[in-house]
Amino acid sequence: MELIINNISKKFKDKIAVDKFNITLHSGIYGLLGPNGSGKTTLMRIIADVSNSSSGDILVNGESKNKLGSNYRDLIGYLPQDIGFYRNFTAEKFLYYVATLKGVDKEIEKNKINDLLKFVNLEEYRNKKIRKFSGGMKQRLGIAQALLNDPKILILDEPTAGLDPNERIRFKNLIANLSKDKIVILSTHIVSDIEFIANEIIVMKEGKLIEKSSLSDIINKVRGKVHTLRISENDLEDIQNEFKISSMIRTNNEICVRVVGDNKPNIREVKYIEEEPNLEDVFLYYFNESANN
Ligand SMILES: Nc1ncnc2c1ncn2[C@@H]1O[C@H](COP(=O)(O)OP(=O)(O)OP(=O)(O)O)[C@@H](O)[C@H]1O
Repeated sequence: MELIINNISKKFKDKIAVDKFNITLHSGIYGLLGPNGSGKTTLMRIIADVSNSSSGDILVNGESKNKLGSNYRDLIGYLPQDIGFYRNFTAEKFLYYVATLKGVDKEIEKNKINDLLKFVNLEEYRNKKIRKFSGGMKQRLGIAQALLNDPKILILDEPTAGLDPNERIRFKNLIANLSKDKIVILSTHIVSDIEFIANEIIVMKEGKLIEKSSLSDIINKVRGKVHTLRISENDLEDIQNEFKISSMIRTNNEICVRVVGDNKPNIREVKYIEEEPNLEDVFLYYFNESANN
């Protein structure tokens, strides 16, 4: 399976939300990373075919989305950021409802729904009303509905937003267990959520693709640029002017800072230690802001 996003742009009046975006994806789990407003949702809505691009094309195995028509839709599973559940439906009823909308074959519908309820660990809650579900249960139901048509391209927009730590772990395991022949695109601005599940990271800024690499390659980009050092309050301003600060711990008379920047910290006699970089550091390096803002 090959998905080509070919020069996609999206304009809203005078705002360019997606700007000549080009990427080729094969089966695997891709983490789409970018700060708020960078165009992730807009791009995902275009790939999910719920919104049109202003220009450009999408090709699956060489065939244009426009030519494929409803066959393209059959390839797509989509969990939008703001999925509207019918709160008074049970989980099972909701899945039957979506299965009907998606035109899932009646012969396989029942088995499919049973399998999916098992897969997302909601079997014992199948008859519970959605309004009584936790955020994590709703997200898992959201994934189940996205998988109903056995999509080859699964698009999950901020699927971990609002989940507690236990729900996050469950969610990560769920994604990791998805069959390997799918293209899974998962957006977030919470770096730690994709650090352990995505094979490839796609970084988006102001509508543009600025990086597509494996996790280790992208982390290597900031190798040698991350340091910790202990400074006095007086030195803090100099450090802040030259570096992006990823963490700061104050003790009685000193501050331990973790900094990211192109240069080695050069503050008088202060010793610094080079640190093993992580994806948070990458985010800070590219966006000049903390990942979890
Ligand atoms: N319907 C719209 N009309 C006008 N501007 C829009 C519309 N949808 C999105 N935008 C603008 O396009 C830009 C990209 O928005 P988008 O929601 O795609 O970003 P995002 O990366 O998904 O952000 P978030 O993480 O906050 O969801 C933003 O500046 C946003 O204000």
